[in-house]
Amino acid sequence: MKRFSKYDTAKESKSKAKYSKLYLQRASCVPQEIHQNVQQGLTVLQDCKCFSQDLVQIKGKDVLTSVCRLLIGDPGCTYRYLDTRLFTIPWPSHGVEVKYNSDEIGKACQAIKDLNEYLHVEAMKILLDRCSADVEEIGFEAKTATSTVVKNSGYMEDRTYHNKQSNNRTVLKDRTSFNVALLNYLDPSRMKFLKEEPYFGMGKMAVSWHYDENLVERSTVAVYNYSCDDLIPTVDESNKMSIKDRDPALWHVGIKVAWDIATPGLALPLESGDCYFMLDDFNMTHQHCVLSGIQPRFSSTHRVAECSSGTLDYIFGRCDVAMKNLRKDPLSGISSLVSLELVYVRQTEEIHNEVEFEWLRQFWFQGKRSAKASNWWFGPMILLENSWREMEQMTKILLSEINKAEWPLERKHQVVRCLLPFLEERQELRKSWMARCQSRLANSLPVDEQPECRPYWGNEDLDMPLSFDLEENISFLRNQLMSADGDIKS
Ligand SMILES: O=C(O)CCC(=O)C(=O)O
Ligand SMILES: [Fe+2]
Repeated sequence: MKRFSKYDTAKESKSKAKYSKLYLQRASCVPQEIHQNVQQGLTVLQDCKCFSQDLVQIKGKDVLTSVCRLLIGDPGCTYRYLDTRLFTIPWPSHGVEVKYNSDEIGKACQAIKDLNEYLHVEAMKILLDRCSADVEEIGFEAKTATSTVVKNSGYMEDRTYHNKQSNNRTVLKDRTSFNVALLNYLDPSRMKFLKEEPYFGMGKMAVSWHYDENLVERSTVAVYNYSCDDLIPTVDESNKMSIKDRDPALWHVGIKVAWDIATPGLALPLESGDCYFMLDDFNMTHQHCVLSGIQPRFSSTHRVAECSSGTLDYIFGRCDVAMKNLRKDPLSGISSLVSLELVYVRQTEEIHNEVEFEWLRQFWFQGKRSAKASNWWFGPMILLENSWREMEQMTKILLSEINKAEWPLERKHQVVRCLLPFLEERQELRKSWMARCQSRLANSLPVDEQPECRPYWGNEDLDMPLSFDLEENISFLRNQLMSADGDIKS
């Protein structure tokens, strides 16, 4: 018995209904110019070695993705998945200067941006089309059910209808305004160990079953598929035997209903240039995977990343907030804290951890890989590191304030209890990032992609306000809480 159906054989209406929010657009409907520029762009990016495997975390374990990836998108935007923050290579944008390592790379980024715009327009059309079909259906039902409704209220109804339509349009526009494109590349002939699809016997997977993370709710994901057909190697017989329901030479996207392996999955065959759209809540109700064909294959996956805390503007804004509590005497140059109120202490220490672990360590963990396309991110990273160093100074000032004797005990305990968890978290996270940077997998990466444990400094580095290892500061704080009078000094 078949455990899954090919998309084009899924004729039963039940199956169709379950997958109705998956939309396929065949290559022949996509403008030739898009194919040409995108395919050339992807090849250039691959030739320039801009793609790399991500060293992500799954259930606390380090895992190297089978596919090589590259994020292109709005300048300063990031996309977070599997505990990894990817940083966009900016596509050309008004008012932002981007120096690409070559004109070819710049052209490739422009091609991805043009594809992005095309997919946005197409996604809007598909969704609006469906909306009006729904409205017609509902309108028809309403008319037949309530044929005696008041007749002279037509004007109001019309206005409400138009308002609703334009609200609807705005909502749909937001949910299809892709701000990032996550590009994938895999050459199966160079990747011998691909996992078998476990539930339906669909064969080798390039990407395992998953939901896409970090997206604006109900936003569309649009995917362009480019499989390089010019190279057609012979099919490995053993592989051919293992999958009866799909052509093992072709790439497919696999689809299943979430939390359900009883409903047959779907393997949708993709030809070069085909696009597919995961519409509305599809990504919440379904999982997808990528089933490997035999040729090398690229995909460009366009998403609306939920980036309320994921842009450079955001994190610079946070640093500014933290910095408001730092005062420097213009004459002596001595720094002090403006306020020792708990809200300010908490805010500063929280921002300190955020900039260190969500930005600096995430970025340097990926080595210098972003520099293969452009050195755009290095400037902002230096600025963030400078702000972070000021925050190290702020923590140091706070610790020395706590060390002063003149505090009422209860007040001192309050501040200590406020600060301690942030330092404990910082210590733990520094240890785990350090371990990740030194892992066997990390060391197996090409030299220019190897993780850098940054910021890192030795005790002899007198420029740094505090040491990298916070053990002593943490014991000092714990002792403060244990001592009856609160002012024991070691
Ligand atoms: O390559 C594809 O078709 C989809 C890839 C995917 O699911 C992903 O990158 O999240
Ligand atoms: Fe995905």
